[in-house]
Amino acid sequence: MIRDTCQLPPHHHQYQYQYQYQLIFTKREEMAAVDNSYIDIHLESIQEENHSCNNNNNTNNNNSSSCSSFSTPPLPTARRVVIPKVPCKRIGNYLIGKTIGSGTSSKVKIGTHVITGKRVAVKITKPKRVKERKEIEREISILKLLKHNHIIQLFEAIYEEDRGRICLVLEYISGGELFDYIVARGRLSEKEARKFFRQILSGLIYCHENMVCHRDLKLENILVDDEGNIKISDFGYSNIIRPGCLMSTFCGSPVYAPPEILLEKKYNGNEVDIWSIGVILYSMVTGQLPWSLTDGVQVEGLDRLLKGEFKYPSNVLLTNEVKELINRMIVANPAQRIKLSEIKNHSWVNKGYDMTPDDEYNAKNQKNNSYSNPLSECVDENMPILIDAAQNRYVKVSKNSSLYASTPNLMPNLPSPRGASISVNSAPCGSPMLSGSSSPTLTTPPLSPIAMNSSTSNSTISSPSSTSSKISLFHGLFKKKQLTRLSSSNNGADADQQCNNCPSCNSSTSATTCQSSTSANTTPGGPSSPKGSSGSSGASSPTFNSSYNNLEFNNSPSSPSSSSSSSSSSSASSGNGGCCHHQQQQQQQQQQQHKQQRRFSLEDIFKAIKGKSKSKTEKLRKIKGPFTHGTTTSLSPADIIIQIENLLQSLGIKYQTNGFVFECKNEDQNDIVILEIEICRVSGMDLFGLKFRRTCGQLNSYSSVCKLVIESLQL
Ligand SMILES: Nc1ncnc2c1ncn2[C@@H]1O[C@H](COP(=O)(O)OP(=O)(O)OP(=O)(O)O)[C@@H](O)[C@H]1O
Repeated sequence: MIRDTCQLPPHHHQYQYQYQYQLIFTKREEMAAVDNSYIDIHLESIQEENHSCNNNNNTNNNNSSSCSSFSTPPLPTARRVVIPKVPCKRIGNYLIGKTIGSGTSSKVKIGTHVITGKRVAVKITKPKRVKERKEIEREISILKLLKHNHIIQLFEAIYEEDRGRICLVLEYISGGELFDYIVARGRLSEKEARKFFRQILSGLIYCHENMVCHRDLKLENILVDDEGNIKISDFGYSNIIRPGCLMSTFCGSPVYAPPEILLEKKYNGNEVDIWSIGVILYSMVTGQLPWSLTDGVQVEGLDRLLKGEFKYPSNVLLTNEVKELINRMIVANPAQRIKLSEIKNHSWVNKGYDMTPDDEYNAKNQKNNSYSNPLSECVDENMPILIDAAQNRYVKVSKNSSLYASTPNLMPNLPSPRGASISVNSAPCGSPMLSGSSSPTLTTPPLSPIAMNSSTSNSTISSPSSTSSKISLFHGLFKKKQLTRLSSSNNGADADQQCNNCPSCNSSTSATTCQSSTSANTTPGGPSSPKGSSGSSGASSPTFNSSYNNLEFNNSPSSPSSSSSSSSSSSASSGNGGCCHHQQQQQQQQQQQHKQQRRFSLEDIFKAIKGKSKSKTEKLRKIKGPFTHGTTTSLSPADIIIQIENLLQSLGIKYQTNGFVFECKNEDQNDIVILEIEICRVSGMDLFGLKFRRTCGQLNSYSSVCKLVIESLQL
């Protein structure tokens, strides 16, 4: 109405105008996110502007009544009064509102651009260690490289020097995580799963074609927008693929990570992603995960995971086609795992579609081959995110900045994607990807044309706001701690790619990239019949733990179901806005806490599975037994340690020590055994004994390893 009746304001007022529009129609709870002083200033100027607009019209048309009758209704001054006085923070040009998500290393908050009113998600991290900072640098660099409708877009990265925070300004996805989406529905129909899977595939094909692997694909990192389209997010563990180089960083989430990662082998990032999307597809169509990580020690699950064995719940009717596809993705041997090119041509993927996912995407977007940044009017799309080489810090560079023009000491993290190419040999595999001149320069393959506004689906998906009623019908079988994150102290390390020929790959630095990871400690339990078989989901499948309020996940602030409820509660609260706002904030915090409980560091997993703290293992435990002749000795613990170390090394058994505990992994053609050998004091005697404990592996393989160790030790 404003625009129809009044002369458009001069161009330089346009943003302000849009923002006014936004403000007027924004829900109060959203307004609460906006700096009050700012609102006041703008509301004043809106009125002034409308006033002047009316005057202009009056002057021009000499018809005061026509314009005034169509003029913008006077702004409800009461609105200004009821806006809760909430202190609002600002980062760069964004006013920071409520928290919409959090990860192991970050908080994600809603942001509002001060000029356009555009909503963004601001991922705030405060890296404490160089490694963490490198990880974020990598995420920034790779996200800058990727422009695809099914991949989250990075608009800006801001370094707050004084607070040591790095803030990623991302496209805001209001629909929440795919995890919540599935939980709210129990499971997805194959048709809907296919639509999502095709979108994931098209994003992933694009990544892999551009030499980027994600390495942390999981339901929480797949977001669903309000039109029911997929956005792949969280590229914190992504990396550039260098042909011929394998990676070694221990990262990802245990239930989505393939055996090669859990066994700390060198791996190919593309193959890892394929396993993970296999787990994602399984979860979409069954409503559960193929394996679970529980509080207790359920070694059977890890055993089966390592062999790529899982089962389908008997109460879920699935087509053979989808099972066949999943069975080919979740394959323990990465070399035998289906390739992305085969997946995209698979009959299940293309059922009901004329083209493969990537072809369909490209066809839809070829008309408009420029990817438009929704914030391009206020953010310079080409604005480089620079690292000051001298000081090794981020510099936010605006167009006006002198740095923008002359950057002798600054180098862009990665070149811009279009026309860019990867020069594989430009940097040794073991060198930090994002540092200095070793940044890869791109050569292949070209990026496909992309358009911003291509909605990929006609099917209507009720946004989670309309699913709140369904939540009560929740049948999801997700359980607390199923979705966990493996993050070794070296996760996402830069130097995690190694090749045989590269000298730096053979250096001790790169060889240590995964040393601290302890895959043996992840112990998923769960279904135990062979892959492809069908079994009762009741007993062995992960079941919903009623003591843990899973439903609250669905009412998380990031899901629209909550936004509708919170908006209604906020309107009800107009009388005592401040108080209700406080309650709302508390609720949101609680919801975030619940959500946060789905994420665990490796240390958490270690503690949960091993059921003991570090201090326990650092002390020599006193144990009654039973001990045999072969497992007791009068040697001192220090001498026993030396003997055990020498023996394990000579037998080729991998191990790491944790106090008086040796965590060992023995791999042969038939089986992988993970076991612990603990040195203890024999209670009531001046003797020391060895305790053996099986963590993973078949009993007979475990027994032979124990026998071998005991016989060879000759205590
Ligand atoms: N662009 C976005 N729009 C809306 N919500 C988002 C966005 N980005 C992230 N979130 C929410 O915040 C959560 C945490 O974000 P993200 O996964 O990127 O953080 P993280 O610290 O890397 O997490 P982790 O490493 O534990 O997986 C997401 O799971 C999602 O719920």
